[in-house]
Parts: sequence; C-alpha cells; structure tokens
Amino acid sequence: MAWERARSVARGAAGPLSVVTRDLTEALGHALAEPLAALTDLPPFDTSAMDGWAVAGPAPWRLRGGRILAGGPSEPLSEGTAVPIATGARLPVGATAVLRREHGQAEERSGVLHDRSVGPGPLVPGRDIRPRGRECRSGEPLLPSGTTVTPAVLGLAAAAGYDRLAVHRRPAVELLVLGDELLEHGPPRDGRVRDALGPLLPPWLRGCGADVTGRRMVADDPDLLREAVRRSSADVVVTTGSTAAGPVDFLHDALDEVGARLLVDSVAVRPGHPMLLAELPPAADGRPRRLVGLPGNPLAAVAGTVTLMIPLLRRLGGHLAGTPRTTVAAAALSGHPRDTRLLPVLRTDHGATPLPFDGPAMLRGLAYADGLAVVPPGGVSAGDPVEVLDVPGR
Ligand SMILES: Nc1nc2c(c(=O)[nH]1)N[C@H]1C(S)=C(S)[C@@H](COP(=O)(O)OP(=O)(O)OC[C@H]3O[C@@H](n4cnc5c(N)ncnc54)[C@H](O)[C@@H]3O)O[C@H]1N2
Ligand code: MOO
Repeated sequence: MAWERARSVARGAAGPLSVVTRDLTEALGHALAEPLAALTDLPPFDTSAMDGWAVAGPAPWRLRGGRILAGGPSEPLSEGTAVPIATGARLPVGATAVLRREHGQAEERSGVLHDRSVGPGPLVPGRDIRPRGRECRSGEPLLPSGTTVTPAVLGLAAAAGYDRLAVHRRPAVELLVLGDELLEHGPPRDGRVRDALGPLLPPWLRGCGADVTGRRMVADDPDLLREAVRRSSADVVVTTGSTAAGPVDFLHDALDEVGARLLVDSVAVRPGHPMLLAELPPAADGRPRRLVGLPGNPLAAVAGTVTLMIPLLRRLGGHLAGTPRTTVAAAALSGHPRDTRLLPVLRTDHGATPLPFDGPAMLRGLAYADGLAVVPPGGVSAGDPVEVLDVPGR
C-alpha cells in the first residue's frame, strides 16, 4: 500500500470516541466535542485598560474622592470630574476616557486634574477603555468542535466562563513490547539489546492524546501473544516487533487466530515497511478495538507511529485533521525508487536539512531531529517543498 494511502486508511479506520465532561484541570489534550461558545461578553463590562483616572468630558477635571479598583464598586461620574482607577476596573457610568497616570497632573491643593498627554495628543473619548464585548459577544462561537485543548484553550475557556468542557474520551492504549532479546535495564550484553520503544512510545503517545493504560513485555510465545491481544480492553493495542517473517514473528498468526481483520498489511515506506493496522473483535462491552503493529527496528517503529498510530489516535480522540506542514529542502533528499522515505531532518534557516544516522535500527539521527521529512519516490531536489512530520516531543 502506498504511504499516503496507508495514512488515510488509518485516519478513516475509526470515528471519534464518546463525549465526556471534564473539569478544566482534566481537559488538557482532549478535543472539544462541541464548539466553544462564549458564556458572556468579553470583556464583560467596559474596562479601564490603564492605571490612571476615569474622566468625564474634556480636560481639566475636578478630582472626586475615592478610587475604583479591579473587582470593586464604581459610582457614576458626572461631567467635568475624574476619579483614580486601576487597570481592569469597571468603568463608572458617565466616564468618557481613561487618562494614564503618566499623562495626568493632579494639583493637590486645588483638586484639579490636567491632561499633559504629549505623545498621543490630547485625550479623545474612548482612549484606554476596553469596551464591553470587544473580543466577543455572549453566545459567539470562539473555537470549532474538534479543537485540541491546549493551555491557551484552557485559558480562553476560563475567561469565557467555563468550569467544565464537553470533550471526546481519550483513546486507551496498551503497549505490548515483543522480543525475548530485550533488556529493561543496564547495557546491552550477551547478544541482547535494550528495549528502546518502551521508554520512547508512551510519553509520545500521551502527548498525541492517548491514555496509555498499560505497557508490558510479552515473551516470544505464540500463545502468550494471542492471549495478550485477545484479552486487552484497550481501544488500541500497539505491538512492537514480530511484524516480519522471522522464526519467532508470531503477530500475523496471533491476529489470524483472534479473528482480526487486516486493514493495512505492509506499506511502501522506508523504514517501516512491515507496519500493519488491524480491526480486532470488539471488547466485552462492545467497544471497537484496533491493533497497530509497529516493526521492531526502532526508527521503523517511529515510522509506523507517524503513519498509522498518530492518525488513528487523533481521529479516535475527535481532533480536527491538522494542515500538513511544508518547508523547503535545504539539500537534495535522495529518494527510494518506489517507496516513500521518512528521513530525520533539522529545520534550519535554509530549510529541512538531512541528518546522519538515519538507519532503521538507529535513533541517533531522530534524537537530534525536529522533524521527519516525507520524501516521495524519486527524491526531492534542493529548494523544493517537502512535508515535515512531527517527531516525538515536537
Ligand atoms: N527476510 C526478511 N527479513 C526482514 C525483512 C524482510 O522484508 N524480509 N524486513 C526487515 C525490516 S524492514 C524490519 S523493520 C524488521 C521488522 O522486524 P519485526 O517487526 O519482526 O521485528 P523483530 O524481528 O522483532 O526485531 C527487529 C529488530 O529490532 C530490534 N527490536 C525489536 N524490538 C525492539 C525494541 N523494543 N527496542 C529496541 N530494539 C528492538 C530487534 O532486536 C531486531 O534487531 O525485519 C527485517 N527483516
Ligand atoms: O522497516 Mo525496516 O526498518 O525498513 O528495517
């Protein structure tokens, strides 16, 4: 299957999960399940934008006693008078402008306030007032459904009056790391190597909207693998390794035995071509389940994650599809004759610059990279546009 097609099959392989309500503190990383509409005008009242005086009519003004603080009460102001006011305070009825502290001169003896504005010229009505509703009117849609809840969205939702948000449930993901040769601690020894994907995948997937509910090593045993896949209640089971045709690569057999349906079974991409996506029989409560099989070579597993896993996760979580990010190639990016290549690159002032150590079993180039360039068959010439995918942590 062509790489572009595999990516769109993954995105089309599911619909958004159910809608839940979350406190703002719990909503980060979810997708909005309905448009975010303002619950109030913003600002909710005419507000002073500066520390200074609220004034009514043209200068000079007679200073009234008292002051108006943010969150405090404000008495109406009559023509020709002024009162000290703080940034963020509600403007008194009758005020026509705010005179900044540095632009006014108050004569203590006479109680008269003069306008000494120089730079901006004499005070005009409306200056340094934030009128009610300038940012939005009550009921106005601020963000579309499917928007990812970022820290900025949390801030806007709070400002607009929300305590809770309707969002899509985050997909539950269980990670099964396959391979008897893998060590969980210490340096590689006795022909065995460290598991690189157990540490790499969970934080990356969480950042992409998953709830990683389990991560375990599964020995190279067909029965253990089959039962681990059969019994998982996760929305998405992710396996690493065992996708190819080696003597202990049991994934295809296990999928066959549990009655899975393969949607993608190997992709025309380097690295990562044995990646796969399957529909599993539903969970006990009837929820659909999917499995993404990532190849064991670590950079190939990363290729499988960007191609199949992240598009599937984003769709399950109800996130709007992002617009592809394109930059220019700083140098020629050599292509494969038939397959797409995914190459670790650094975005410099000159564009996407390829990095060394990009072999399928290597993470050295990736750890330095800030993107994975999508190099179509035949390659990309220097100066030509190229799509760049996010890498873990970016
Ligand atoms: N005859 C063929 N052999 C292979 C082919 C092929 O087309 N014909 N494809 C190669 C490609 S490409 C890849 S990628 C791998 C995929 O193999 P598997 O998904 O079955 O993975 P394993 O055989 O289990 O492991 C491959 C390699 O990766 C290391 N590994 C596995 N898991 C981890 C991990 N969690 N952390 C670090 N390293 C890991 C493992 O030790 C092996 O070195 O197959 C090729 N073979
Ligand atoms: O998927 Mo493999 O990485 O091309 O070695």
